[in-house]
Amino acid sequence: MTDPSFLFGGITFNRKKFSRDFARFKEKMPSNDFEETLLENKDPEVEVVAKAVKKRKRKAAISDPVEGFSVFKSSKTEPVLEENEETENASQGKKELYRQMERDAIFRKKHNIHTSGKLGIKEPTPIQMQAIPILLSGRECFACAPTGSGKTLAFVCPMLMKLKRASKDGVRAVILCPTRELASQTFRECKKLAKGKKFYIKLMTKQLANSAEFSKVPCDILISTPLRLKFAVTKRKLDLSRVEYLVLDESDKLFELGLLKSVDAVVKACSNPSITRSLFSATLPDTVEELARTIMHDAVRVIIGRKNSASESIKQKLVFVGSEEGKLLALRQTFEESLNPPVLVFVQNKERAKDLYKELRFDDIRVDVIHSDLSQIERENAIDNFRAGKTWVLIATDVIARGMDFKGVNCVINYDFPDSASAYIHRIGRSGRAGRSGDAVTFYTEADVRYLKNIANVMKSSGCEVPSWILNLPKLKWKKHRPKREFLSTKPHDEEDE
Ligand SMILES: Nc1ncnc2c1ncn2[C@@H]1O[C@H](COP(=O)(O)OP(=O)(O)OP(=O)(O)O)[C@@H](O)[C@H]1O
Repeated sequence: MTDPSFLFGGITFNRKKFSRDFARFKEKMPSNDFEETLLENKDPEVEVVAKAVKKRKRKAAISDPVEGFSVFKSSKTEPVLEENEETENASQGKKELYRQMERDAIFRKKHNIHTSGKLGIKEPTPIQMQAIPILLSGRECFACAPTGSGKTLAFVCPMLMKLKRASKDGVRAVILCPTRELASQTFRECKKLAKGKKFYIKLMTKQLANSAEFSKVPCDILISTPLRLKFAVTKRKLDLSRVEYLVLDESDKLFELGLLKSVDAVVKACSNPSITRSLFSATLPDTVEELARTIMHDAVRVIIGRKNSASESIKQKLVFVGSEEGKLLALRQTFEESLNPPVLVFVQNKERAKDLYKELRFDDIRVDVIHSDLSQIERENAIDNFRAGKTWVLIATDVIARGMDFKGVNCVINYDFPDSASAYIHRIGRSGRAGRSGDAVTFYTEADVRYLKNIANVMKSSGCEVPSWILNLPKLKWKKHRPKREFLSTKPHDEEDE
């Protein structure tokens, strides 16, 4: 277990020492130009989010604490009279908001108006309702909400609101994502949401990281993987000391050993004492939660639904395929009987991804593959073709298991059993997003039976039926389950060698 002081060690917030910054930061909080502009802009879905934020802020100002924390910073020093006035104003405001919403609804009905915006958002999701006002209030936050429940908007929206307008004063916000694909998707989402606001939003590409001129490029929001950003900080002397807002997306993945050192270097480089940090993921292991509790400053914990459970809109199924031999047969049979694209097929590693692709590419289906041995451009093409519907079946390693938002994936097939319960939750979470339904099928062999119970527990907690014999299996502490798997081709050997 990593020493908690290792991560975030460089930026312990000393209120006494930084009392001036703290006071300045507190002064800044009440006004919110961006929120006002969003409302003025009349972009329906952005307007709805902004209104809901206002509503939540009013509500939060008068509501009970969340999970043991109060949503807004302590108001002990404020006179009671002001609190009462605020409460009264808040309830007046709330009434007026409801009256306005009612008038809007009547007006729309009368004129037969149906509105929807470019992002298709009608109302905020639960994680957005909760996290947006918390982050706007300047509180740090660690949040766990199901896959596909709109976490991206939950951290991008308050970030844009707090930054208010573009500036050329250096990097002001950083979003860390574990993979390039996710970083590039988040970059696009940020740009979509900031449309019309001329923020300088940059994706940390290899070229940008290598550019000696980087520090001169105006950048409000920087989205990156940890390694590239660490490289820019250490080798290119990129200054992150003005960063006001730091998001660790897929935080439990970022806290894994392979990425932790780079994440720590970035977190330390973000040395602004009034920074607001937030952690988001669909899975929040107890160890990560403990770490977050000890290192974050007065953070609010937000859990939507049950911690570490799968999205309830996914129908999950376990299929026994005997041994490795049975997998290809089962897959082909599934495709013959009911191929309903788009379908994602997850395998254990890149070698198996290549082998399965070789096997399926001459079948009568449009299949493609993505893994870390492909070039950046090949990876992007694979994603774009899958998004565009040109690829029906995408074979993938866990490189795209987290965060990727492919609209309407009908089925996720775990060709190889996932190596942990959280890997399972993220993999199947590529389906059943934003309230849509989806299917998840997990093949298992004799070698996987020992770990079935962990998956079965996830299935049960999200309302799926599981055979009782699996639930009665002995409990097993699960480290990474990656057995050596032999790929069994159905093609004659001479054909394979071509
Ligand atoms: N309020 C909303 N109403 C409807 N759709 C929404 C809303 N907010 C976000 N979405 C859409 O829901 C989808 C999933 O959102 P997002 O990718 O942020 O999920 P997530 O919670 O980050 O999932 P994951 O854990 O897999 O990363 C996106 O297509 C997004 O545009």
